Amino acid sequence: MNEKQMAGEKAAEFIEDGMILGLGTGSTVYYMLQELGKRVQGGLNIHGVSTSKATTNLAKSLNIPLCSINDIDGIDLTIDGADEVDGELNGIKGGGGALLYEKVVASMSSKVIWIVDSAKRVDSLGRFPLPVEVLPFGSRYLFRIFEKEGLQPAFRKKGEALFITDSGHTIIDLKVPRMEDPQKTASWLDGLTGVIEHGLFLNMADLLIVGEPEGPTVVHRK
Ligand SMILES: O=C[C@H](O)[C@H](O)[C@H](O)COP(=O)(O)O
Repeated sequence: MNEKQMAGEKAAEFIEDGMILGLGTGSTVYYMLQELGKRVQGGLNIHGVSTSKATTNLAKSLNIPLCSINDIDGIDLTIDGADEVDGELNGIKGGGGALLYEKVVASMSSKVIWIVDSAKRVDSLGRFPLPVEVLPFGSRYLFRIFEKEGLQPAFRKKGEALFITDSGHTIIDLKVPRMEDPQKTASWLDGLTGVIEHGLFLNMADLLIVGEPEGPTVVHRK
């Protein structure tokens, strides 16, 4: 079994009957959804809140019941992937472009579990390019600011065209190697007009499940 599958299937064990579940996005979440689909078929009663069009389509194909985020007051548990995770369970997300909805769903959740393969664990964040979701209007100006800061910005592309998120924004990926103070970087980005959201997810994950050659490891936030 591959590491992503191992982590995804282990996370499904944390799902209980009656839960409102945040459903993350990506190739690791794919495996969790397969497992969840089987349990729903077996009688498990849950409602999912999707974080992307891709997850909505997959959940529907597996007959996983979905509800609208604006019809609920909170989410019991969210299971999502991550692009890299440090020892404090801070991470970078958004490699698939779903960071905005993922962060909204995570912030409404009583518990957040991330599922990753072992290659995603890092000592300090910054190896993975940091996605910044921006308003297309004025995005060139933001691009210049990032350039001046030496962050090697790149507009994310889909083929020849700009990548457009589910909420109609564009993404600028930044290189922030050896990020010394992720909170400082996050606060700086939060303060820039035109930045809709960024992929630094700090103090959000409660549990990390890592697929490893000898089996899944469960890591709790300190
Ligand atoms: O925008 C995408 C999400 O943040 C994903 O959860 C993240 O990119 C990890 O995806 P994967 O499990 O495919 O590596």
